[in-house]
Amino acid sequence: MKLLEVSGHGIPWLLGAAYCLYKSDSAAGQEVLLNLLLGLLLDLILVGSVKAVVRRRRPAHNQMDMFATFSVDRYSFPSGHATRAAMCGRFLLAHLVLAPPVRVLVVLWVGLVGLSRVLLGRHNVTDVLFGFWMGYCQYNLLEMLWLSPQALQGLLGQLA
Ligand SMILES: CC(C)=CCC/C(C)=C/CC/C(C)=C/COP(=O)(O)O
Repeated sequence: MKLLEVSGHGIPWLLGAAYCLYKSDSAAGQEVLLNLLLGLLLDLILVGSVKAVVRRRRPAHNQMDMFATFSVDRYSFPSGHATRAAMCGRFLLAHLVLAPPVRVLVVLWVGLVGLSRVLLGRHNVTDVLFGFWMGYCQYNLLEMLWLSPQALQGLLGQLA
């Protein structure tokens, strides 16, 4: 369960995407990875905002022993792990060429991350279900905001 928690945490995803971006030598790979980073940041902002507004307490039996949390992470609605798993799961299925068994594993991982949030006592079922729905929608939003290579070049040009 703890391993599933780490696998859906924001830090490994952000570091992993940043590292792959650093190592990537193709324009297509860089485009996908930069947009994944954008999605991960968007997820942190949106989940943090909803948590700050709703302020639903985590279940009483939860022990707050998670690593690297923000202050809003004392709140449970929605599950940030569930939003991230749903969004990243859709992202991987859409942008990586994966063999069918691996695609099934991705979907299984999304479901198990959600289940582990409840079994670890971190969340109520509704936090996770809403998180899945929110992550699904966040992926749609990311597709709408998708930064094309031209937009990225313009952005980098302005920064330089
Ligand atoms: C660069 C940067 C701002 C990194 C922050 C990553 C971070 C600390 C994410 C928080 C992940 C987390 C513990 C979310 C809580 O998930 P729940 O499923 O318990 O809502």
